Amino acid sequence: MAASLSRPCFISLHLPYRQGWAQHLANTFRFQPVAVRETPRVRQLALRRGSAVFLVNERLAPGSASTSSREFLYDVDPQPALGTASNVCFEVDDVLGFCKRLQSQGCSLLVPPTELRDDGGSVTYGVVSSVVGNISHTLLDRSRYQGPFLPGFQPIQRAPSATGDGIEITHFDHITYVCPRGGARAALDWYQRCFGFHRFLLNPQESPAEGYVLGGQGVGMLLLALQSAQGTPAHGCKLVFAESLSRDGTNQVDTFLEQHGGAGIQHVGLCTTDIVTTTRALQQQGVRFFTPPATYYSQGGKAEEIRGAGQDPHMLAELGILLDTTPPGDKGRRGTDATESPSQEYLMQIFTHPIFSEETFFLELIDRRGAPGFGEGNIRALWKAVQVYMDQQQ
Ligand SMILES: O=C(O)C(=O)Cc1ccc(O)cc1
Repeated sequence: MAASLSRPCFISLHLPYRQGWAQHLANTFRFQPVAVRETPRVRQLALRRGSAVFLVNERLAPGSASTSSREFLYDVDPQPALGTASNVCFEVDDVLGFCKRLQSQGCSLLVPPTELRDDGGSVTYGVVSSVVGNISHTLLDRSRYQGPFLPGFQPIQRAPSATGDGIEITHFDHITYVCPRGGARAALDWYQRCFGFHRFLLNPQESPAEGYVLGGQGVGMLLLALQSAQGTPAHGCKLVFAESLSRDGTNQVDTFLEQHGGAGIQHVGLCTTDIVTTTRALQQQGVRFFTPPATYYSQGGKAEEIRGAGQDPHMLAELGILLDTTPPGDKGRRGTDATESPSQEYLMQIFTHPIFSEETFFLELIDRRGAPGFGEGNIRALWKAVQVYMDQQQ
C-alpha cells in the first residue's frame, strides 16, 4: 500500500493544566495565531509561520479533560504530565479507505473517520495511534474546505507584524523521534508499511542494513530516517528515528526517555531560507540556542569549509550556527537530480534549548543549500552541546 501522505498539516502540542506555551510561540518565535477553539476545559490554538502550523492544546481546568472523548478536536488527549508534542497530522485523499487499510494491518484507530462542517465546507478526519510512545497521527482530508483552518475553530484576524521581522520560516523539514532501545527499526518498518514512507539515508557513511551508527567520543546513537512518499528529497518532510546505544544510560536520548516518560518527539526541524537573519531575530526575541563547543569552528579545516561554502566563520561562530557540506558523490546516492546545481551543497543548523521545563522537546532551524541529509559533524556538535548543557543543569 502506497499512501499519499504529504507534508505535515500541523504538529500538535499538549500542555498540562496551568502551563501555557502558545503565547511563547507567538511572542518569541513569532508564530501567528490563525484560529482558536475554546471550551470551558480546553483551549486549542493554531499558530502558523510559512506552512508550519503548531496546534497548541492547553487545559483551562484541572483534572483529566478526557471525560468527553472528543475534548480535543482533531486529536486525542495524551493526558500529559508535562509538555509534549504528541500528534502529527497528515493530509490524505481518502480518510475512510486509509483508516480501513490501517485497521486491516492491525493498527488501532483512536478516532474513527468523522466528518465536521461549518460555513467554509466540510472535512473528514480519523486518528490512529503509532507504534512509538505517545505519538498519534491525525489523517485529514480538507479538500472540500475553504475556511482559514478547520471546522470548529474561530479565525483570528492577522496582525500586521507577521512579516518583515527577519524570521524566515517556510515549513517543517523533519521530525525527530526518540525510540526506546531496540525500537527504531520497528518504528521505521511501521511507517514504511502503514504510511508508505521511503527510506532516506542520512549520510553517505550509513549502511542501509544497520542504519547510521554514531559511535566514539561519548556518542552512542543509532539513527534511521524516512521521507514522505510525496515530495522530492529536498522538499518532503523527513522522519528521523533516534535510539541510544550508550551503555551508561546518561545521554540526551536516554534523558528524553526518562524525563518524557517514554518515547516521543524530541525535536522538530523548521526550514528557513535565511538562518543568519532568522537566528539573530529570534535571539533578540529571547529564544535561547545551544552553543556548540568553540572547537567546532577551530577543528580540522572547519573555517575553510565554511568559507568554501561562501559563509563567514566568525559570524556563524558568534551565532552558534553549524555548517556541513555534502561530500562529493553523495548526490547520486540519494537520487537528487545531478544537473540541479553545479555549486557545492551544504546545510546549516542551529538548535534551541528545551522548550518546556524538562529536557525533552526542542526546535531546530535548518537552512538547506541543496543538501538533503544531516551532517555527521553537526550531529556530534549538537550531541556535545546538549551534554554540556545537561551537565550544567545537574
Ligand atoms: O541533526 C538532526 O536534526 C537530527 O535529527 C539528528 C539527531 C537526532 C537525535 C539527537 O539527539 C541529535 C541529532
